[in-house]
Amino acid sequence: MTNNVASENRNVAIVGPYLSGKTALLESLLFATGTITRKGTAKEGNRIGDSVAEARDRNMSVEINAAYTQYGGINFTFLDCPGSVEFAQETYNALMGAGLAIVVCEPEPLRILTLSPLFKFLDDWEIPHIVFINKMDRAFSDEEGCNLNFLELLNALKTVSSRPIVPQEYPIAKGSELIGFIDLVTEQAYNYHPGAASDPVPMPEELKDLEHAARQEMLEQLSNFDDHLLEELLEEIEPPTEEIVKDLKMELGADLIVPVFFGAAELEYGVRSLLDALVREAPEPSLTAERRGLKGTSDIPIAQVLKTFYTPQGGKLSLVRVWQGELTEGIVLNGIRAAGMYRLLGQQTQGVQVAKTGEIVALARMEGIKTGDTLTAQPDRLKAPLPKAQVLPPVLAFAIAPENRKDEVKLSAALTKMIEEDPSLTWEQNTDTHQVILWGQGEIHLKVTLDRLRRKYNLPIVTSPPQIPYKETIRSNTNSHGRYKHQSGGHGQFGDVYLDITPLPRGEGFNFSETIVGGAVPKQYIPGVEMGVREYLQQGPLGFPVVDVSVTLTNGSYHSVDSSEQAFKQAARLAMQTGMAKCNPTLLEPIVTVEVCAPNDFTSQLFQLITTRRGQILGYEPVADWKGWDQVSAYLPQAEMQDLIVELRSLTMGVGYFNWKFDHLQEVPEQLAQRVLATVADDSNGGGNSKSKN
Ligand SMILES: Nc1nc2c(ncn2[C@@H]2O[C@H](COP(=O)(O)OP(=O)(O)OP(=O)(O)O)[C@@H](O)[C@H]2O)c(=O)[nH]1
Repeated sequence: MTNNVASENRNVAIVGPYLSGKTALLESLLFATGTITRKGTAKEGNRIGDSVAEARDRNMSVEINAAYTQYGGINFTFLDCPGSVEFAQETYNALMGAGLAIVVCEPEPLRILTLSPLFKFLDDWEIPHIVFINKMDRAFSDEEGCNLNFLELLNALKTVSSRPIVPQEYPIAKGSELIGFIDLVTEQAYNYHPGAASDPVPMPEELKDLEHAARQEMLEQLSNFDDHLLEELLEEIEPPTEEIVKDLKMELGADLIVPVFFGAAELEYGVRSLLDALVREAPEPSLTAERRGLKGTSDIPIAQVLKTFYTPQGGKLSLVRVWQGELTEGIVLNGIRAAGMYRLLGQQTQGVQVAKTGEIVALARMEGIKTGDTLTAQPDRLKAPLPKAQVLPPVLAFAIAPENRKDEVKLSAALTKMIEEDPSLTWEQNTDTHQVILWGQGEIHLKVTLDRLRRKYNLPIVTSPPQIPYKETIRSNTNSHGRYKHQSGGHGQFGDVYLDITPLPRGEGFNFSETIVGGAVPKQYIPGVEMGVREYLQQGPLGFPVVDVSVTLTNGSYHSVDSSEQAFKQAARLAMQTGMAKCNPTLLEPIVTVEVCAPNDFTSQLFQLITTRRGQILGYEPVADWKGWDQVSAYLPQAEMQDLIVELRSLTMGVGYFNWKFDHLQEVPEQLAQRVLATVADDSNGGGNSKSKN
């Protein structure tokens, strides 16, 4: 790793859809800056950004990788973020500290829609961003396709960006092959060379008109925010290069425009020109700090945790962005002393004494500190913590258990650490089904979590589908008698009760009362009756917890020697057992409200998705502040929610998502109830248990 000799710092998050080539771009950037002397490949999984075993196994990034390098007198920290929507939380957490984002996408106009959620996040937080269209080596299928495809791509980008799209380069192709580019700022043409810098060449005659039109469009976009440039354009005065660069830098820094670059990361096409643009145009760290409400006038050290790692040896590293002031070795932040401070290059660490504003470094052993936390040397002088990325709602669950039952305590300790690393993961012990439920963002997300439990914490896990927390209730009332009489040796046991059992309206829960007259059941035994009723209701005639029932103790009798609270409890249980079976028991299922969001081209498919899952549409409306997106609200049985996200993503090119929360219980339709009860009976007889090992 290079030493810090440059005086300015920039940090750049590399983001974009799944497999668009972010890790490949990082590898080429590091090669071009001389930080690495040999490039790894995606196939061999030996690139700087492939360092995690779970990522290598799946040929995809599953967490942020930080890489420090220098170029053109600037210290850069790049954050290579995962592209899969299942790891979006990592990306959003990283973006909260980024001064600039490079959005890497593929040259496929039809897939540009997959950028939409990312652009929304960048726009909402006003994070300056540029686009790098990667894999341009395979963008053009024929000679004609070259210009057409590039312009089509730009048009597609315009549909997902609320900021103007401003190309800074124009492609040069020979047949179907991309051979170079024209820099629209300087109007200089270049030929690409795989693995090396591009050569300046004369501008191809046949591209002059197209280049001129593209440049004119770029200048017009810039002039929307610069009156001086507008005057020059109106008077047909050629603006000086410095003025164009100044505008590009200012307008990018203010998040007014989205400049567009392109290339082929694996061949290093366009990588050096991208680096040069970053040196020229990437905003100073103070600009993003100001946007977060930090004025830059104070030098109290303030940093924010973008990621928490637990190393395989159990050590904790908090990746922080320095927002203000500087961090020095051994600094105490939020009352905790950093046990070490490091720059990262994938898995490699390099100790540093000082980290300045804008740098991203890892702090060791910041116990009790979580991802998103704001750290400061003077907590009493911090006006407000920095905003955190919102935590994504859980959408898919596995029921999990350690292969070895004695590891249950170890499992909860490991899960606590993993949730510190990744807030989009949650777990709960369901009080009805007694299962441990692990919630996450999708199947791969959950499987990666299970891999980590096995690898890092030596905790092999068995999984099964989560059980639905069904309940039951009754549809009619009865009066039931229960008598408990038991004689064993000394004095006996005697309790005798009459109970009125009545259904309650949905959502009322449970109610116990008594109308005893003349001490038929003495006062001191009544709590025993209630206890017996409550215990019985934990598992009703259908085998599920009973709700929405009222029980009234109306009469009974006692024995002056043999009666006890315990005997009345047993009598109440007996009365419930015989009475409840006569009350038309019925199965209830949890119904959740879901708010499903997707581009409005898919709205009618969303309706279908919900109704085929026994859902009830409550309405739909455009999503506020998100042009072209709809939100459909519905009631959905929780039993139908289990793989909703899988189908929703496959319907909507991966961009659809939903929020949900429990709403109410509802009777299960008769035929379905029979099937549920048959499955439960089968399970309790040892059949139908679909457990799998991980
Ligand atoms: N043709 C071509 N393929 C590329 C280029 N860059 C990357 N690829 C391929 O695209 C695939 C994905 O590349 P990665 O760099 O792993 O993509 P990524 O965006 O980091 O992936 P995630 O982080 O998992 O979303 C790999 O098979 C690469 O070899 C390129 O410039 N041209």
